[in-house]
Amino acid sequence: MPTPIVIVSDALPGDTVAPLKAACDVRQIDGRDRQALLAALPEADALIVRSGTRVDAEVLERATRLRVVARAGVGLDNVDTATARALGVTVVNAPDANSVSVAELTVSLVVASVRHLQEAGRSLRAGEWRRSDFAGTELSGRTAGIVGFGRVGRQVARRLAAFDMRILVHDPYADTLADDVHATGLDELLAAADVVTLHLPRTPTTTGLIGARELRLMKPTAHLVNTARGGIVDESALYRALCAGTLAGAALDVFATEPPGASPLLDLPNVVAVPHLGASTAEAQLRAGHEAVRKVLAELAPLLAPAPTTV
Ligand SMILES: NC(=O)C1=CN([C@@H]2O[C@H](COP(=O)(O)OP(=O)(O)OC[C@H]3O[C@@H](n4cnc5c(N)ncnc54)[C@H](O)[C@@H]3O)[C@@H](O)[C@H]2O)C=CC1
Ligand SMILES: O=C(O)CCC(=O)C(=O)O
Repeated sequence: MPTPIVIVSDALPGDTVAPLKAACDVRQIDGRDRQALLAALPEADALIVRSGTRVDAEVLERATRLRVVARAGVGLDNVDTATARALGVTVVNAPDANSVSVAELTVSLVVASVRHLQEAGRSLRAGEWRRSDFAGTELSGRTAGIVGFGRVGRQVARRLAAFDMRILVHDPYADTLADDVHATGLDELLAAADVVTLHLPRTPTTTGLIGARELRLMKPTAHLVNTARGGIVDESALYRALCAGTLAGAALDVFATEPPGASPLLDLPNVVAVPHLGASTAEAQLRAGHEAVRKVLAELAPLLAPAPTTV
């Protein structure tokens, strides 16, 4: 039986790939290098990605032997799941692997935004001492609006509640809510919240969900945090709102295009920006890598030689 070939096209912790290497021919490539990706795929039985590899119809059609695409993480917006389904390719992810890490980063970004931490740090490093310019606001007693109350949203709610914030939630599909959160419509949430934080997937329906109209509903003193996906927020409208002072600040982990290049948002002092670090903790990466590898090995089981038995 030929050894199955697994392409790993984004970085995974070495330990997590070890069981795969014991059973398969593992080939590591850079999924952002389109030509390398397309060249590697015709032989592949499995493909493991994070967010750096775009698994679109061209990729899937090129991979004629492919049985499974594994996303070592949550968001499947970089995988054309409809084409995969049509071609009989299984798509798996690691839905619980990084929720806590994303929630912890989200809370860090909330605090960084309301206390101007990134700009204050930049100013200090430039030799300045502008303490009065960086006076912030407390979170205690204020209102957080959580859009998307799934795995990450729920973890964020618990943590912001510990800051004594009132928690509003908008999620049309959530069947259960925690006792101390209040469900509301999106417009009402945007109008009432001092901090709005996004925790929903990017889909054709949610792309542009937070546009110029929605930003106008927010208080001029409010902050918007996005650790979900770029594109859910209209970046041009966000830039205009931040420049006009109709929104106090934004904290962004994700961008419509990644890397965002020379996005004008990065030049604004009232924007905290980090390079898609939500899941970038040792713990989350290990959990996601192990889960992706376990699921790939399960899908490839019919192709794997039985392990030798010991007597
Ligand atoms: N920054 C990062 O590194 C990471 C970002 N993410 C992003 O965070 C998103 C959320 O992750 P999870 O909480 O694990 O997903 P989840 O699937 O557990 O929860 C998503 C929630 O969004 C809700 N939702 C869907 N459409 C909505 C809409 N129009 N309005 C309000 N709510 C809506 C769903 O009902 C669901 O409850 C992922 O889809 C992914 O894009 C996830 C992990 C890491
Ligand atoms: O794995 C990554 O590169 C980022 C994590 C992420 O965005 C996700 O799991 O949806």
